[in-house]
Amino acid sequence: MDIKGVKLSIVKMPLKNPFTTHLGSVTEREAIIVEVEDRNGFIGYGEGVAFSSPWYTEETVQTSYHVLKNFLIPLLRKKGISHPEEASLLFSSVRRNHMAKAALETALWDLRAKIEGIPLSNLIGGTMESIPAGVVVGNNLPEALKQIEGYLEQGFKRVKVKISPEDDLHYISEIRKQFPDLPLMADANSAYSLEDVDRLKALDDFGLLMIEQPLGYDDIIDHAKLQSQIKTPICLDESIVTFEDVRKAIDLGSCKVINIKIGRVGGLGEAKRIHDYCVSKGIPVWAGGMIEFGISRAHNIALASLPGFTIPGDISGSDRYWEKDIIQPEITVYDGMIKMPEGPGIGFKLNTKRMKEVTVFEEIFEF
Ligand SMILES: O=C(O)CCC(=O)c1ccccc1C(=O)O
Ligand SMILES: [Mg+2]
Repeated sequence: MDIKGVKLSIVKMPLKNPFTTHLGSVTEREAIIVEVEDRNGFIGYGEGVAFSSPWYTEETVQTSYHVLKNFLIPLLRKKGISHPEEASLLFSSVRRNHMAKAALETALWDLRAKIEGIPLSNLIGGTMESIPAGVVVGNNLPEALKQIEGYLEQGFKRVKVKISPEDDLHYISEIRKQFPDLPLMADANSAYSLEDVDRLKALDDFGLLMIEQPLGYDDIIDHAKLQSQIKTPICLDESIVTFEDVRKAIDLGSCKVINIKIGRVGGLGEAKRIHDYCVSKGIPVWAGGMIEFGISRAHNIALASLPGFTIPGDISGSDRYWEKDIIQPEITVYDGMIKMPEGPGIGFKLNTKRMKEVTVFEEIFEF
């Protein structure tokens, strides 16, 4: 790949409504948009999904920027690659910093697909023509009930709620009363410990599709102990940051489902390896979300076209969080489904007018 340069833009946009977990609220989103251009004028897009503060993982927008600017982009400039599959080896001299790596690596995948003139989903082996949309609702009960009703009218296939010991059994039982057959799952973002096993056992009565990351964000041992005591399948999110984590978690019986986030695992190549391994082990996977803009969503859509993504992910339309997204066309959900885009690469263009409105900083690195 004959790369001419890389452009990094930091964008900032308020959410339509705050997104709240027991860890705090997100009211405004910053992200890094990566553009990698080759000498034939093809441009690949990536999105750095670290948040402004390290509440979900240890990375932030500023640490990602630092790692991209001072380590990853110089490595790419110095050594080059002939296929995005080589990126993870190229970046292996940098420990962790997965969201920074994924931002650049996904841009290289998009660029590669555009050079080949095919959709990114085809390049990675995707087989689905459309994918089911799923959505996450807030934990204010009256609001959540109203939101769920609206999303069901739009055909959404699955709803996720955020729970914590302060806000679980009553909240879930009220939702279940009104929506007895709703495919429902709950995400705890590490709000519990093994001492809460009775509360977590009580959740078994509500027929949840799964409970996501109930225990420590870096734990796979206690999750295995918990899974042996509850019926609800455990899905791991935060604990899975590498292929090796997946192998060990499945081996220990720490989970029955895995949430794959491209940023959390360091790129599309690693995400695909994890997918392939989970398929071989009979572990269903789904695509997680990061309250992201359209570029990252588009990469998630391509990823979720792989055959092992048998559970609707946290993939909703651009209008879930944004007044106006940075891509065109925007991502839309029709009858609960998102159609695979047909153009080359991620199949969405940057909306340059919107980018101008929301960019707070940009820098170009010539090769
Ligand atoms: O709608 C989305 O983008 C996903 C929402 C979500 O649950 C989430 C959002 C930000 C950080 C972590 C998580 C999570 O899956 O734990
Ligand atoms: Mg989660």
